[in-house]
Amino acid sequence: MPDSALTDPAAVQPEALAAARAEFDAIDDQLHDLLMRRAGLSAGLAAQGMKASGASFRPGREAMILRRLLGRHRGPMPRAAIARLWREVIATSLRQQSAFSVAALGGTEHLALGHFGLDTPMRTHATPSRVLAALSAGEATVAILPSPADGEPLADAWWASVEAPRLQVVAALPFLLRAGQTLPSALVVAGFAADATPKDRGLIRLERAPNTSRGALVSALAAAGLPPLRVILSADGMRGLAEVEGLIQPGDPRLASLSALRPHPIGGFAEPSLDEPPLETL
Ligand SMILES: O=C(O)C(=O)C[C@]1(C(=O)O)C=C[C@@H](O)C=C1
Repeated sequence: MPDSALTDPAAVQPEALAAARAEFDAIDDQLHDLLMRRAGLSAGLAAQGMKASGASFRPGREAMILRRLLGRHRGPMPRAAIARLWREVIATSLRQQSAFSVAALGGTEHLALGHFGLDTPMRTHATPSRVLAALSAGEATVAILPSPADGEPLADAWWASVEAPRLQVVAALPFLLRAGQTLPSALVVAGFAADATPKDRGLIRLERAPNTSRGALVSALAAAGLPPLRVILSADGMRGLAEVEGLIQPGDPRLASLSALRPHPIGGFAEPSLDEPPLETL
């Protein structure tokens, strides 16, 4: 090789590029082999009947897969890209196992597709009650609704009337919160309970006597051993929603001392991950 080839980037580029492309191709083949193997494993579970009768969607297990991968992630690829790729892989796997479709409130489509995959059948509806009616009628496997917000009008406060435990919250979107985002943007409602993970949030609906302050609700919850991470109130002030650590079952003994507030668990979700910058960039 002439000396100039070592110093002139234009002269070495074709060989280096060809070598890199050969490596890209080899990596892509390996990735493709692994994706085909993963899809076969997923389809095999369904074929063995292990995913019958609505047992396909396991939001807690999905959260743990993403937590594990994000925890071991290193290097220049953004964590958001890892989360997006695996959401597509998992959602595709889920649809291989059984029919899966989404009823979403208009405006939440991007969150629904980002989580459940671009090819997931989705219908949007104009009001939360229509979304929940579509879920109840079996027109969709899950419903996507905006996260509850303090003081929202009753027509928007779907959580105040959701018929739990028949329908309950099972997941929160997006799983990877953007930098600066502290709360999920939407919640997923389904006709089954979420499976527990080591870090979950439970939602408890409360009925508030007219003169009970928000502070009194917080104190009552804390005294019951359920210190809330957040309490929101409906616009009429009559319903409250407490977010607490861990999934809460209807028979949880801690609810007994709150009976005056008619506590009603409405499900919960795996705590989302934060999109933190990588610790090291070596
Ligand atoms: O772990 C399971 O139960 C699976 O069926 C696998 C899998 C996946 O592809 O990762 C698919 C669907 C579930 O929602 C969770 C995970």
